Amino acid sequence: MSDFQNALIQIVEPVSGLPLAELCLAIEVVETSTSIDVQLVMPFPNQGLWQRLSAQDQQTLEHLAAGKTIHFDISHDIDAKVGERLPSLQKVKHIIAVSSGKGGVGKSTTAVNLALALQQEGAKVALLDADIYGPSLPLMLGCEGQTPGLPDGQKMMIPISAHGLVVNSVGFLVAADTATVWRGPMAAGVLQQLLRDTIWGEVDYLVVDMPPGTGDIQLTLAQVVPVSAAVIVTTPQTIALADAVKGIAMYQKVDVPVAGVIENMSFHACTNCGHHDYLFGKDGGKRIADLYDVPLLGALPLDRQIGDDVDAGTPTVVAQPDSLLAQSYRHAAVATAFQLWLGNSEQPEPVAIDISDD
Ligand SMILES: Nc1ncnc2c1ncn2[C@@H]1O[C@H](COP(=O)(O)OP(=O)(O)OP(=O)(O)O)[C@@H](O)[C@H]1O
Repeated sequence: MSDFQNALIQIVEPVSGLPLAELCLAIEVVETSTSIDVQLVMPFPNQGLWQRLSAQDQQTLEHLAAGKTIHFDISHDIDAKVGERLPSLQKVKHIIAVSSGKGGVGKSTTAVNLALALQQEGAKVALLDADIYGPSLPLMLGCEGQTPGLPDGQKMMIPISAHGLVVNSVGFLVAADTATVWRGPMAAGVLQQLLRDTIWGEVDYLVVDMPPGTGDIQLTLAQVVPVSAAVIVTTPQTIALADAVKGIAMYQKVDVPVAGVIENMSFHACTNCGHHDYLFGKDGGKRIADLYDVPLLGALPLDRQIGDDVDAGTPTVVAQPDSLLAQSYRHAAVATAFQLWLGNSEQPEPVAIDISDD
């Protein structure tokens, strides 16, 4: 094994904290006189791995490559499926419920950016707007006014395609003021229908934007949707944190694992000097995560760009893919995917390393 190959397998994947030798399902390195092609098969999508490596790790590999071009080709193989309960979900590997105890904390904004970030990491992603009383995904994804296709004589809907995501929402089906008068069981029925009667197809992650709160409707929905894990979105204010606690407790009650917490509007970075102002308190999300022994998956700033981008129908990870904000969403997306893998796998498979020299 060359020094390059030896260094490569010892590199610690930054999101999981595990060395590539432990994490990867397969590593193949093909060295020619001018290039080194590294092919990694990972148990979750991770196409931004090279950008996330520390400068030191990148320099070490570049130094050992001795002038050869390094090329990373990262694919993933997720060994999971939601279950047989609904035929429409048979090819869906994971369902992620994005939830918040309190309204207005940025749950939908986080859900769309998280879904798009998973897609940018290489996953096939669908998005279901379960926020029956206040569907906002059509607006946030710039596809308001569209209607899912309904082939003649069929009852299965062809979902909307937006920024590469497969999307369905009650917002595509009824006028905005119709849903607000539905009673709880009716709302839950509509959600079941969206899940059951949409052609979701082959999908790694179906991200569900849940309604805010932890009342009966949310509890029913958490039971109806075959959720792999929930992601709790909160802001750092005490009131939001108290509600986030209720959200975690609700999922625990229905035996849905909580993948972790995302703190939104965590801080504000001064546009002049970059100083971080913790307007709503510091480390609230982390304290809740620690309390329930779940990870803090990410912390997103209060940033006008985030709000402007979703208002314009092109969320930040698509509008500004190279920005620090997009990187933060992608980090949170990979951290979520890693937690789903951890929850699904008893023990990491030993890596198969295939090294070939031309
Ligand atoms: N990090 C952020 N920085 C700036 N603005 C944000 C951020 N996150 C969300 N927003 C803005 O805050 C408002 C509420 O966001 P969003 O609709 O995502 O919240 P929500 O929790 O899903 O609300 P609801 O409870 O109504 O479903 C939106 O105008 C959105 O653009």
